[in-house]
Amino acid sequence: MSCYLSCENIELKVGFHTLITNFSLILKPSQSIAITGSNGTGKTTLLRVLAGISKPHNGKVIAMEEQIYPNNETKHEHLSVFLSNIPSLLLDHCAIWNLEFFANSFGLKFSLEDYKHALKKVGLENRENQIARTLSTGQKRRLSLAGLILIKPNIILADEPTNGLDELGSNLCISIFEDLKQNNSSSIIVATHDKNIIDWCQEKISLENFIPSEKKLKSKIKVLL
Ligand SMILES: Nc1ncnc2c1ncn2[C@@H]1O[C@H](COP(=O)(O)OP(=O)(O)OP(=O)(O)O)[C@@H](O)[C@H]1O
Repeated sequence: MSCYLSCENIELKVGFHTLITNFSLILKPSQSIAITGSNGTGKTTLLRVLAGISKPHNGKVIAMEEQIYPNNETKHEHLSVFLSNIPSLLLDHCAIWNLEFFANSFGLKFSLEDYKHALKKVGLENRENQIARTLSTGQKRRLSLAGLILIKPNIILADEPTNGLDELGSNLCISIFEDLKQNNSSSIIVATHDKNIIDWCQEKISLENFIPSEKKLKSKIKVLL
């Protein structure tokens, strides 16, 4: 498959307010793309559209050759993971239970040793039975990264994946992405402000370039006033 994910002429609106227009991209196997832009430009909104969670105002989204918008007919048989900017965990359950639940939601099962191995890789060894609520912010983030090690998704849509991580954690996140890219042909789109991860991405796309020109003009006028 030469293309994992593509979108054409995406227009994003919040109410009557247009965030971006005419946004298109093609994500090939083993490719990494950083989506950048200042606060509120629409990075999270765009990732949610590419993940098939939200609908764009206009445009077309195709993932693994299945059109997911418009006329969503996808069976979601491919492995696509959306890492939200706040790790989505079942907070009243332990680390290993969270991984098991995550794997099951993709129809996958692993051995106890596999779960332990993934936790060790993210520095959470001996925390298998710790309740997710009691993990620190960075440890919660590491737990969601352990899920990627197990699932090995085709497409990873990561919203600020290094938020809350220390320098070692940020490097760990990049090395997990790199490993999946090299050994599983995974493709990654990251919405981020983290220079480290932006530098690692092969391609950088700034959403500032897709803000409608009349909106840019208005914000310039506001600054002048
Ligand atoms: N459900 C919603 N209701 C109202 N406004 C919304 C909603 N979702 C997003 N927005 C608005 O849409 C704009 C884009 O939000 P989004 O979270 O996509 O920005 P972002 O580029 O990811 O920002 P940041 O860098 O701060 O994470 C913001 O102005 C936000 O307030």
